[in-house]
Amino acid sequence: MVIIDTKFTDLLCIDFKSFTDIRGEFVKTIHKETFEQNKLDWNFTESFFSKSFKNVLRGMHFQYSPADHNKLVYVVSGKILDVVVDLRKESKTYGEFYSVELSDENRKGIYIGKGFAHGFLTLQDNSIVEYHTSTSQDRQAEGGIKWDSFGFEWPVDNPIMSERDSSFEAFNLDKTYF
Ligand SMILES: Cc1cn([C@H]2C[C@H](O)[C@@H](COP(=O)(O)OP(=O)(O)O[C@H]3O[C@@H](C)C(=O)[C@@H](O)[C@H]3O)O2)c(=O)[nH]c1=O
Repeated sequence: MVIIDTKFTDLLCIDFKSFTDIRGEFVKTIHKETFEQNKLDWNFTESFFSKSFKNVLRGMHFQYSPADHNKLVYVVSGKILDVVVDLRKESKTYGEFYSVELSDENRKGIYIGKGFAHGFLTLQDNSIVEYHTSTSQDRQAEGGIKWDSFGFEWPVDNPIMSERDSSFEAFNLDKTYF
């Protein structure tokens, strides 16, 4: 795997190596030594995946400190537009967003450090998105900002969303999230 910097601190893209043969495909997604060399957390406490129809939007989610976490995200099958927003008040890129397509074709992943909100839009039916997080889910610490409130131009007007996600408050530049 190759780990690629972005202009955001603690936000990295990963090009996974895909091995294909007559049986199918093999992809390694976590390698302690490579993660350590790149100063990434590899010691996750929880893993989960979701499977979604096309035009589903999940997000924008985070957990407040001290339950905030590093998160590794990639697509097992399908295609998504993955989006993160920098919520770290002291960061040079506070309020700025980053997006990348993750798919079973490009085999890219994203490593999201603490202090970002995360969400994605599915571009294909049956998109399976897998996560690994460095702290477990903590209902009391869960936070969110509304998907259409931080300036990102989503390529969809009316995505399929949960009630919770549709009712998050707008991103507020004056608030201190982290
Ligand atoms: C995230 C999560 C959900 N659940 C349950 C609660 C609920 O009944 C069902 C679906 O939960 P949600 O609606 O929160 O799922 P979802 O909206 O897919 O949540 C995910 O969104 C993306 C954008 C992320 O970044 C993830 O970290 C996670 O927050 O699964 C757990 O039991 N444990 C968990 O850790």
